[in-house]
Amino acid sequence: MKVLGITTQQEFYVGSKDRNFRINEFLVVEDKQGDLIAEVVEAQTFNRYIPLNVYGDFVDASVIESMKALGYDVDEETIYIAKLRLLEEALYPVETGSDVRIPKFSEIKNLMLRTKKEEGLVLGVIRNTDSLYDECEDEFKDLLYTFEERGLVKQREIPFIMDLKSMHQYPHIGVFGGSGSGKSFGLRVLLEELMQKEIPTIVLDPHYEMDFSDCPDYFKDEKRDFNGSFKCLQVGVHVGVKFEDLTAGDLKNLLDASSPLSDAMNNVVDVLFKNKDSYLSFSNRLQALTEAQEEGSVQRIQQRIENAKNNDEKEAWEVRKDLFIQYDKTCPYNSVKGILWRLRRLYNEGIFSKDSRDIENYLKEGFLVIIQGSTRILQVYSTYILNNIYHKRREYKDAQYKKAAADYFPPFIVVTDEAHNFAPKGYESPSKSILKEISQEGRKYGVFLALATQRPTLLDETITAQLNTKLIFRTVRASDIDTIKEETDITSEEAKRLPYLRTGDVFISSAVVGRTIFARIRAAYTISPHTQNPFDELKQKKNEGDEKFMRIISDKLPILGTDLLNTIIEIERDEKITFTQDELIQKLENLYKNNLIGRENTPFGYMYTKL
Ligand SMILES: Nc1ncnc2c1ncn2[C@@H]1O[C@H](COP(=O)(O)OP(=O)(O)OP(=O)(O)O)[C@@H](O)[C@H]1O
Repeated sequence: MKVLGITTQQEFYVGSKDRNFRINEFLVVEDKQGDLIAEVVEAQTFNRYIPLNVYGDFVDASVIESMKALGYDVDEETIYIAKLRLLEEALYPVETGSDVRIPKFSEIKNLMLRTKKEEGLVLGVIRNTDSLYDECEDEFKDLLYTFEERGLVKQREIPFIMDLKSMHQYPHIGVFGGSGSGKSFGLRVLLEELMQKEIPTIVLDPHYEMDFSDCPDYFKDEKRDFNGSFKCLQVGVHVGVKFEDLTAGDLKNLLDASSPLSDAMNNVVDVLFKNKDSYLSFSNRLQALTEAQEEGSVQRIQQRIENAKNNDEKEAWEVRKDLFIQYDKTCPYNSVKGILWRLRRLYNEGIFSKDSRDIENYLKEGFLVIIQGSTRILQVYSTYILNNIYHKRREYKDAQYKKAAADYFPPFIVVTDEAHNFAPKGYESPSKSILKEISQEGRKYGVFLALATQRPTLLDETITAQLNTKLIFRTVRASDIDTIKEETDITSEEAKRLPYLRTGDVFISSAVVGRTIFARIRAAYTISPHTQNPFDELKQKKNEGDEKFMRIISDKLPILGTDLLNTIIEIERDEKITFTQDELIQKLENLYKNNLIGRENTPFGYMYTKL
């Protein structure tokens, strides 16, 4: 392999007669300046049956000239050509004609493996490093499997181990990729690694897919048990908000996340919400004020007091009168109604029926805590819970700094898929303010983000800019590719490859490494609960239905199509299931179509029989 053509301090071409090049592989140039490490960014093959000028824009004339000068027979031989980029800029342009060789593992170890497996997250393998695998130290071998078209494959490339400790310096991870690109799978692998390291993590899971109980078929023999490391908690069922603990600020956030608040509504909460209010005391106060406002004046309320049928009613109207006098001027009727409507909506969603103690306790134990609920509920709840736990961690760290006493709260990672729903670009949302705060200041307190989205273009740009490590899966949409190009250090050659990446292959652009690594995510040890193909599911359900019906009618066969009434009565008596005649015929026809029963033509119509 030799350097060809006109070279620069960063880029040059290399040719070979017998070795094909692979994108992203590392090579060493034995230059006069010393050995220089470079990465293949483009690879091409020429052979004499293909006219060279087809590739005119790839290899310029100087390359072809120097190939000839170096003894390559351009017209007769197959020639492999690669464009290489140096990992570190050289002092002088690389010498044309220099020899190029495959590196030894020791030469590039520091570029690829910056951390021990015990201290990092083993996310996958660095692609095209199989030639180095044999030389690699044992501690980096046999750590994982990848899942390829032909099934599970043992590791035979260098592992990609994400340095966890470097998050302190380069916090926050972004995971981008279109539908079906392997983004959720990648997130799952990341979470499995965090569980193994017992890093407290809170996951917002709007798809109910982050469950780690099931093992995929390909790992039945090497099952890893994550039970005891994660907890799924549904908002309104297992966790919620203890109303009595809310401050006016918390409550405004919650109500605003439920449906945006006007300035007047914010004011209503400030004026009417009292410290230690319960849901009932607060909502009763709002209700009483609106009822008073519906009367419209103190005189009319006074009339109500005088006409009251009993003492209770009288007292209730007296309370309303006091509220009216105190608050009518500052709290417009429509705004009070608006707050009441939002409050009841949250109540009906069950948010106030539980508290958030479990989340805090599990995080303190180093669990992965998965908060499940619809996107809307999670938008509301995450605002509350993230504010709450982030500030607990902050208070602890600040107190430590001031040498004051404070309850311990551990560092933690916040993970969410569909992050653009929680931190949208272009408009404010309550969950966005807390995510923005964490993205900008979380590092100081040991609170980190891992945000995944199909649409990086729709994610708040201040937050995107803070994501120091980005995992970029297949992306087809041009606007998203543009955003990725702006926000990462991927090269234009890599950007061009984005729409064609295989599912599970990923560019990892990391501020720690200072360049982009091409990797494949390892096979996950667990499987999402939604992985069954919907068409298999339909078939399975149908089979189950057919089997059940077969059991019901098998001892009633033969059945005459014109005399179904007796069969229906019998089924009703034995099974407590009622069919109409049409339903029964339909079901029998189905069984006949699927060759489970026979059908004979008789003078009295069809007769369904055993096979
Ligand atoms: N690294 C991988 N190795 C093997 N198979 C993978 C890998 N990543 C993903 N897959 C397979 O590809 C399919 C799609 O992946 P995944 O669900 O992660 O896509 P996605 O990008 O999250 O899409 P969406 O955003 O629509 O959820 C999955 O069924 C998964 O089994």
